[in-house]
Amino acid sequence: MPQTRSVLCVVGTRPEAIKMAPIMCSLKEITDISVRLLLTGQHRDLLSQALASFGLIGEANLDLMQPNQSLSGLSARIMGGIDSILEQNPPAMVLAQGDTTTVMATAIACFHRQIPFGHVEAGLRTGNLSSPFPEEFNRIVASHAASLNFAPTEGARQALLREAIRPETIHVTGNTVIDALLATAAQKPRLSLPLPSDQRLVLLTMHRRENFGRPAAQIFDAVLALCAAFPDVHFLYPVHPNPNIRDAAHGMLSRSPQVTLTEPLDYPEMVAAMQRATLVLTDSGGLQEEAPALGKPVLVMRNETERPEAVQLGVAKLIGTSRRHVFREVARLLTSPADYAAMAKGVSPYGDGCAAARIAALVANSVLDATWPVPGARGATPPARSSIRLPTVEPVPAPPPQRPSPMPDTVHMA
Ligand SMILES: CC(=O)N[C@@H]1[C@@H](OP(=O)(O)OP(=O)(O)OC[C@H]2O[C@@H](n3ccc(=O)[nH]c3=O)[C@H](O)[C@@H]2O)O[C@H](CO)[C@@H](O)[C@@H]1O
Repeated sequence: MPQTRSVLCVVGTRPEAIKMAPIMCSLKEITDISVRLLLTGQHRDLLSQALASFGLIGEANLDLMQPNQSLSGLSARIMGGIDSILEQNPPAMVLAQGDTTTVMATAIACFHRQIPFGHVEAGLRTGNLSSPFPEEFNRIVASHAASLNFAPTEGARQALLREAIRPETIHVTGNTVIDALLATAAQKPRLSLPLPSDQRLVLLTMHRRENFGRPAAQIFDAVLALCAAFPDVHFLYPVHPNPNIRDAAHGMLSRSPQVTLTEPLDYPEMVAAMQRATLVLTDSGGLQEEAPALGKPVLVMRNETERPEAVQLGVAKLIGTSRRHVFREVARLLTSPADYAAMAKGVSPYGDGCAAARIAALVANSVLDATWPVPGARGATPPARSSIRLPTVEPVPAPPPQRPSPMPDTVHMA
């Protein structure tokens, strides 16, 4: 009789929840595995909203955020909190997604306890430790600690190989955000906001630390200039709660009748917004992956990206953050049908909606010592589209209280 083995998924922020949800769903279909969900609460409100969108309940929440805490303080608290859980109820494997301090601290805690760690979305790199900071460093630590690296693309696999990560740990699976997106889009989500139906919609998001201050002011200035030049265009901007962005956004944009500023949207509403939009203007990683899959051009307000595939395919473009560039590139897509059509191809380099099924099979093979075929791998039957049905989550006991050189496949802006 096979023994049930547990897999602990650790999640700290909104995108981690969105990208982990399909994996939890797929794992739950494997009866010999029990799925546990631990929250670190790194982004408290946004995390709760994203979990609710997928019907996930974190049974234990380390809730470690404190005002003005240092990165080292946060790392130490996360590591201590997770270590207690690993000690009390050791899982067969731990999974974490992305590049936050949650992921880095989880990877180190697993390494110290010699518990297998699987890194979801492995191999994203800018090649610049200062940008994104501290995420680029977090990614490198996670890759080295992982016994399974789930690379979303072949480019990510190559980036891991260049760092001498053992090839047998690396599996190209696609990105689970495409699973979440396609499953959510299939449910035909509605946009409940009152938006003018006779205007073209530009979906705007911005949250990155590098864009606080002057870049944000330049971008908002460009938005106002675009509103003046294109009276038939409306901007929808779900504003990130970080006060560095929120205050500037409301201060500069709230008086324009062509801009709708909202609280962050829940995921189905966000998918509906992407579907309704003519184009997406963003500095988000997730939106760079999602919008091309819906056939929407993405203008990326950064100078470099660790997601070069969409840029190389021509469905995303790095435009920097200057007022002049943002205005010019948005105006080009609004006025030139040929330029628009060249970007609105409806192709995604980030997956086919089956990444979670592949990851679940690889995890099962590892923790159950099985050799099941990995869906979609050479010779295996391609899986059905992943389902949005989500697992019942097993409670995780709360821990005791704590005392108080650019790479060849990295794209840079020309
Ligand atoms: C340094 C860096 O590159 N880090 C990235 C960053 O991820 P990001 O840039 O993708 O983060 P966001 O833009 O906040 O989230 C995006 C998701 O949220 C949905 N969304 C958005 C607005 C809204 O109102 N409602 C929503 O539902 C949206 O559709 C999408 O799925 O952190 C992750 C680890 O936390 C990393 O792994 C990831 O590399």
